[in-house]
Amino acid sequence: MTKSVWRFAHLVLAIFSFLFLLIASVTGTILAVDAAYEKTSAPSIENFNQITVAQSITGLRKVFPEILELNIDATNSVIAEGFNDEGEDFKAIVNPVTGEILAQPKPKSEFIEWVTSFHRSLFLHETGRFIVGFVSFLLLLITISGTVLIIKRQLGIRNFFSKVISDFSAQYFHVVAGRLLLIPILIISLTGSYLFMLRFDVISKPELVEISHESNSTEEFSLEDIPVFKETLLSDVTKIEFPFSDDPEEFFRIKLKDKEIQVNQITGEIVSEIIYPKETVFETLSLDLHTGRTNAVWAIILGIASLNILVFIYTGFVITFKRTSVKIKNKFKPTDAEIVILVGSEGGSTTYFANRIHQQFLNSGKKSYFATLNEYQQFPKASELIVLASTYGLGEAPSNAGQFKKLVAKFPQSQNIHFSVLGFGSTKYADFCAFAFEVDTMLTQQNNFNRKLQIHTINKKSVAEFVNWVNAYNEISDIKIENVSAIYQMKLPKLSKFTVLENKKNANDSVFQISLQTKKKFQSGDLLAIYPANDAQERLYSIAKVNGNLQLVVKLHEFGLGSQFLHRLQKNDQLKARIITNEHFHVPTDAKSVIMIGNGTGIAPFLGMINENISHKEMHLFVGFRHRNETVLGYEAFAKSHQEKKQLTDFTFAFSREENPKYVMQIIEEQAQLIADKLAVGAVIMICGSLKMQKDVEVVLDKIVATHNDKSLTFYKEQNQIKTDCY
Ligand SMILES: Cc1cc2nc3c(=O)[nH]c(=O)nc-3n(C[C@H](O)[C@H](O)[C@H](O)COP(=O)(O)O)c2cc1C
Repeated sequence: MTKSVWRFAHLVLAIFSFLFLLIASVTGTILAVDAAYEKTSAPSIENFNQITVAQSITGLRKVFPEILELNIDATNSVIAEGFNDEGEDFKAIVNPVTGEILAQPKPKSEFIEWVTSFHRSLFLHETGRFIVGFVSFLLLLITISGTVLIIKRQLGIRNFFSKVISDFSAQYFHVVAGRLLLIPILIISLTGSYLFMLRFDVISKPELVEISHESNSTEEFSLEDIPVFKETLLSDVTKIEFPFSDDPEEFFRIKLKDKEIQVNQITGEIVSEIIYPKETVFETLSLDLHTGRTNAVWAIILGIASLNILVFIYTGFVITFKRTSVKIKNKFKPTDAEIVILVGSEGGSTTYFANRIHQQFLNSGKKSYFATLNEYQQFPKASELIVLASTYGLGEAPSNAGQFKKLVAKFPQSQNIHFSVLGFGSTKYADFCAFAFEVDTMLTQQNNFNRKLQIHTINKKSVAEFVNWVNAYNEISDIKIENVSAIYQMKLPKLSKFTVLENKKNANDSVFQISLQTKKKFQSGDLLAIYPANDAQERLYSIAKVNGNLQLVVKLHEFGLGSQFLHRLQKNDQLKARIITNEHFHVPTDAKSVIMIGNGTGIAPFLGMINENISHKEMHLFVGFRHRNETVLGYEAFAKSHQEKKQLTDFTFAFSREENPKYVMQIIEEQAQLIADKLAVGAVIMICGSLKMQKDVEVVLDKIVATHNDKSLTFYKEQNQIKTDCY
């Protein structure tokens, strides 16, 4: 059976039984503690295991001539019953040799009675007993499937107890505790199932047969000399019934663990015998093992194991949640897709990263299709394939990617496809990202497949390494992926409340400006993530801090979910969102001068940076717009007033749809000398706006620094003097 089938069985069983297991493990823990307490608090008798029946019977008869019955319970307490000298009933825990009364037998407390009843039958009588018994059986199956999963995970039974390498704490505890408590849990479930099967006649106990022995001895023995009494240890006995009178027809009846015997009190002969069937012996053994009543240490182990079932339930569900939290959703058919993202993942984290890219492609209008590697097929319109694959076992495929090799051979693609492979793994394993390398090599060998990017590897889901890949991808791709690490953090974001202070719209302009109030700390250049569809899909906006409030400049798009949502907001409305710290786009405190370049709504963070520039840092602002409309006139007024306050050194706006059309690149060319000089003395250039503008501006900047400073733009990028936030 493959691992995924075992895992599925393990999960389904756990889901079906989890509520009952929860009850059974809580009550079981209480009962185990009670059993350990009973066992340790029972009066102890010196050398109990060496006392013979002969010693006990004669000793007790001396003190209690009218003793009728002796019971030895699971804690080895000896309870004598009969009549005392005054002819009254008595019942007491006694020393089995001296007859000293040690204590009065105490009934179980009401609470323990209640817990026992709940544990055994959920207060549902026979139905409850059936359910509990059946759940015991399910627990047995869960334990078996769990053991198989551990063996598979540890790559063989020989490594069962080798070090566990794990991805996150819930997984680690699940595996480590599973290994440690395997035996006790197996015993709990096995004995519980056995008792259940006996009770409901799945296993039937044979009728007891009494075998009578011929009596032919005339020899008489005193009690202490009867051979069978001398040979039998009290610790093997559960009950002794004394004869009522001296009549030779009245016998001693002794129940042992494996049989019952009747003994003639005069001749000492065994008159009859009932040998218990093995089912009864196993039943007692099962009860002892299941309850821990005979051994305090075992009772404590059972308690720990029982309590741990709760831990298993919790960690098991955390693991499952992680694995399944990302649902693969598609808007386009595989046959229509331009970009295909295929994932190989076992624990779900690689799927999470893949989904993040998929959503961004969809948001930027690309026909992206997202599937597992096992769903590889014909993609007749695809021009790009991105594979994100984790590695398991000895460099093997995760369970949703095992068929990939076969499928690649089965479905040749007839058009050109550019591929990139991203491997997820852990350097703790010798075969680091081996499966991803295999996929990469395999794709290289396929007809019509061209490499877009060298394979990248990600160790232990490192977001920073993932962002490195994003940056490398963005360098050579027309479509851009967000490179802000906070977007890829797997923890579910905590949202905060924001109140709308103002939503400034202009009748003949699709750009609007929103001010929000928040208690959260932030800086200009950070991002605001909003959730317009109330699901996990977020939209990001660059933010400015203006007079302590958060300000967004947004362009309304006809089909833009995010911009439509923001456009509808009115004064005093509240929305849930989160701030993503975007450190790489903050104004560096040590930079003496800043050159801000942008287009359209890309001006947003700059407005905040200028407004916050109370230290009068040298700041130059170059922005391109289409029209010199009311909104832009507002920016102009803002820029002028801040120039007067010395918070802005100078500014130039370019208009592409007015008379003498101009793009921002042209202003940059005109300012070549200033830019080159400032860069040479450590200025920082910040670019915000469209990706197309970023690309064009970078070409111009590259030329400028090559001509004036004899350097490449990459040089300044490496010095962290070029900061971008484009979309
Ligand atoms: C049982 C097990 C075996 C693994 N074997 C390898 C391996 O051979 N090579 C490797 O690079 N990573 C190995 N890893 C690490 C995973 O590939 C890595 O944690 C990956 O990020 C998991 O991605 P997923 O959550 O999408 O499955 C293993 C992890 C586990 C839990």
